[in-house]
Amino acid sequence: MISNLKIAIIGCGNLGTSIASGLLMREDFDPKNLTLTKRNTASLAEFEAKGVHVHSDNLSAAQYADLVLLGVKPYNVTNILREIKPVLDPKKQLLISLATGITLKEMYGVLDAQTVTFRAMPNIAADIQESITCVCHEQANPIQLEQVKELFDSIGFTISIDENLMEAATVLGACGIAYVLRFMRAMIQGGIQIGFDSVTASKIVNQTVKGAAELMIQKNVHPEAAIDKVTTPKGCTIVGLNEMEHQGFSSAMVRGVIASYDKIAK
Ligand SMILES: NC(=O)C1=CN([C@@H]2O[C@H](COP(=O)(O)OP(=O)(O)OC[C@H]3O[C@@H](n4cnc5c(N)ncnc54)[C@H](O)[C@@H]3O)[C@@H](O)[C@H]2O)C=CC1
Ligand SMILES: O=C(O)[C@@H]1CCC=N1
Repeated sequence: MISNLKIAIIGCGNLGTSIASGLLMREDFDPKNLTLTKRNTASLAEFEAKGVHVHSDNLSAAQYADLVLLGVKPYNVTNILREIKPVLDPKKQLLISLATGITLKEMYGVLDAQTVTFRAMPNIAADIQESITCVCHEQANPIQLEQVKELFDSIGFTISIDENLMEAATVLGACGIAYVLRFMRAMIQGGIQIGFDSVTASKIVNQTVKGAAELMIQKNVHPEAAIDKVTTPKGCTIVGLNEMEHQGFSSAMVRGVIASYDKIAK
């Protein structure tokens, strides 16, 4: 049970705090089982007030944890691994890197070969337990994989993938949340131009996007099948959609996805 495990998030910034908040939403999760580290811990005061251990000592955080999440930027991963390696015991900790583009092979360049290491790619909706998290590993046993899945299932939904898809997962799942938010912002701007104040436009757009996503999740249909139900022949929806496509909507989205991917993939 994840509620019995000690979890450390080393380098607790934007993503780390989202994961921490999501975990703390679990009723069975004891804040004392969570440790967050950061060089300057001032911004983590709200977590400390809830009973979470907050400090800057990566070594002790890693030493006493069962699950060690690395939330630092990719260029800091190697240094952190060197720092915590002396306390990593292959029979105790599972190491989980959240870093974009840092391969297991690169990590094993620093770590002992027996260390059980995962890569995981959640997104900031972990904050409200709505992340999609893709995970991969090389040598975890089924129990260890289950523990990691349980961790990320408690802040959303987890799928296990091959490592060669981790960069694609980063783009679709982690960057993806920003793409959707930019789309929402544009829709709100359109809504304001046709008469709504920004608060009302945001409410309508938020619920519309949530409804569209839930429809896809619950009905398990292709988006175009649902779009067909909206596009009345000669109606206003198809006119709007076609104008968006004339302006390059789908093309811009696909090219954006590929640009993000090219930035990570080596
Ligand atoms: N932000 C996002 O939506 C996502 C980020 N990622 C990955 O997660 C990682 C973190 O991203 P963010 O949270 O956005 O970055 P961030 O910069 O907000 O967080 C990194 C944190 O690490 C801390 N840090 C740096 N050096 C440290 C050290 N020596 N000891 C302890 N703490 C240290 C920084 O103070 C900072 O708070 C990156 O590798 C990124 O690629 C992955 C998926 C989504
Ligand atoms: O933009 C980035 O590099 C990170 C990785 C995925 C989301 N944010």
